[in-house]
Amino acid sequence: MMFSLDVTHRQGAFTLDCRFESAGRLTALFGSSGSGKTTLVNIVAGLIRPDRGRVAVGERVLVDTARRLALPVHRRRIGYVFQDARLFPHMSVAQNLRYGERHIPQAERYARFDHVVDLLGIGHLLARRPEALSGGEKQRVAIGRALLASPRLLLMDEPLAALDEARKEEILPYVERLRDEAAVPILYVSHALAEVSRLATDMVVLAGGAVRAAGPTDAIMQRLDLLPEDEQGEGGAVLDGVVASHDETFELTVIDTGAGALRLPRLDAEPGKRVRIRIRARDVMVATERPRGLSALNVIEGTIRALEPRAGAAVDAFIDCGGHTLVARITRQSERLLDLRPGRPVFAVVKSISFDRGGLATFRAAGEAPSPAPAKDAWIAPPGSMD
Ligand SMILES: Nc1ncnc2c1ncn2[C@@H]1O[C@H](COP(=O)(O)OP(=O)(O)OP(=O)(O)O)[C@@H](O)[C@H]1O
Repeated sequence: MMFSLDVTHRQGAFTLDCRFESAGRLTALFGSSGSGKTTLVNIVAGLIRPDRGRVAVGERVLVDTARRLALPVHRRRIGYVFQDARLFPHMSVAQNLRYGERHIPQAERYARFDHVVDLLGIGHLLARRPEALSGGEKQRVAIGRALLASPRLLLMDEPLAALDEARKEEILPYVERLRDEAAVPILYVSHALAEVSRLATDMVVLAGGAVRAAGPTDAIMQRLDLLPEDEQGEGGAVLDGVVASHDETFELTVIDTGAGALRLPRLDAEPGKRVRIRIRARDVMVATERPRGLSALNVIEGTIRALEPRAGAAVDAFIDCGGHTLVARITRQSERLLDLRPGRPVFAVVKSISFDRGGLATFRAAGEAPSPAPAKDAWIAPPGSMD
């Protein structure tokens, strides 16, 4: 379903002037503090009426200033998940979940209680009060409550920001399931690139109230220059691959990607499972001959496609590896010493250890059956969204 936004809004000295479209299952709104993410989300939710513009989810227009149309908050059918779970403390988990359904006419409910509970793995928590839940469990219940209101759009505003690393790891697989199995489009606000590269099918980079870049995550992640300066070190290639095998002796996993086979620390995923890997540009070295006597396990053949100078000493080398692009951030001096230029065959070298957990995700490509495959009616999907 296409989400489209074209708005201008002034508040004090700040002007938001944004336009983008996304048909992605999970579109990340990414930008540093003060870039306008919250303002934009509030416009979508109906908490701020923009000076000018239009926001629509599919055919459903939420606001259109030219037509003097602005749906009130409760008629927008948007599920909202905040940084803090905001559960009702005096209600059990089950009552909190049911609350989401209450205001939706029976005929318009598409999310079924059992399916949502199963999707989020919260069946064993139903009788508990929020005070007896961990931060990650609370967030899963908050997501469930938002889903049970059968929303047409799910807004998630920094939903993991208040959680520690262990709790984030606990909840990320559920957000991935939500993205893959619940066919409701998700707008996901974050300023953490590791999270965005793992979860987002599409991303929108905001800076100073404007859209700096918008498009598929793998394409945007390669454009380090479009990312906020303090996050450029986190940018690079995002590759989809399949777990080929495990090497138990050395606790490594081999992943087949379109760019070549990669060895990385043992991943808890069955052979055949699809995964997404992020390779940071700063973790990639470039060699003009196949290196020997090197500890790095991943040496991938490719061809320089482009070299783009960046601020200071840096150059980003775009290396075509079997039709997939790896990015290496090197120095201008190395570029000169190695005589790098477009068309030159090279070897991209990646240390196995540089793949951190945050850069790895189990992932199901569009159209691939979920496992175990649920019956069609088990899908959580607004009417018309599965066409
Ligand atoms: N009510 C207001 N009146 C005037 N300026 C405002 C108002 N609300 C926000 N701003 C300004 O608008 C800009 C964008 O704020 P916004 O909260 O949308 O950014 P953000 O990207 O969500 O930041 P953060 O990640 O810190 O939450 C900031 O410069 C902020 O100071």
